[in-house]
Amino acid sequence: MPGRPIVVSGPSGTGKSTLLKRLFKEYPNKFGFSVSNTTRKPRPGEKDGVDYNFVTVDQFKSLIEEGAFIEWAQFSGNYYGTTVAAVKKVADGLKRTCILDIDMQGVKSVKKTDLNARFLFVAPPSLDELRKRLEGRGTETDDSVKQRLAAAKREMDFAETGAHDKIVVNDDLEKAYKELKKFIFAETV
Ligand SMILES: Nc1ncnc2c1ncn2[C@@H]1O[C@H](COP(=O)(O)OP(=O)(O)OP(=O)(O)O)[C@@H](O)[C@H]1O
Repeated sequence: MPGRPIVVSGPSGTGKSTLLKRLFKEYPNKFGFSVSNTTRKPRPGEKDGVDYNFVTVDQFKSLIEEGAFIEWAQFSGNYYGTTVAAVKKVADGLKRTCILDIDMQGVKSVKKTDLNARFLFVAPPSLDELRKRLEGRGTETDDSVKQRLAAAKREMDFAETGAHDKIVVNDDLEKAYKELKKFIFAETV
């Protein structure tokens, strides 16, 4: 049986994608991400309900009014968002445990739903090491490193309030991956 949804959060650059990629590779059929809703037009080959739930702007706005979203945002003229229903569908339809990779606002929002999720925070060994990883990844400008470090401080303050069920410090990758698996498999067997 699929387990409760698992929310993975933590500062940008802390290693969430690295850890999750490894988990999905090791267990290709056990976990899934929810399908996002978007108002952008499908690109060739994209399937409705698989790549995205393609909706109109009016439909999207109604969903916002209904409080259907865990999080939503607007990028370059299009709306994107994750609904509670899409998360439920991963367990009910796909029979997989849904993993959500979201930020602090998303965590707060999931806590207000009936998803009964479990919360894992991936912390960097230090803010100095986080800066090195963000710079080392080669995907960020100086400005975006600064912004991410400021956001990281807010995320870490939030984690100190005890909002998560488990905090994994991603210092040694092997050790962090073992701890992550231990948390995840504690309830998804
Ligand atoms: N334990 C580790 N030790 C050293 N480097 C690491 C470790 N884990 C991840 N990294 C490196 O740190 C960088 C950031 O990792 P990653 O992209 O997985 O972060 P993220 O938390 O998913 O970030 P974002 O939220 O921006 O997607 C990558 O270059 C990755 O290879």
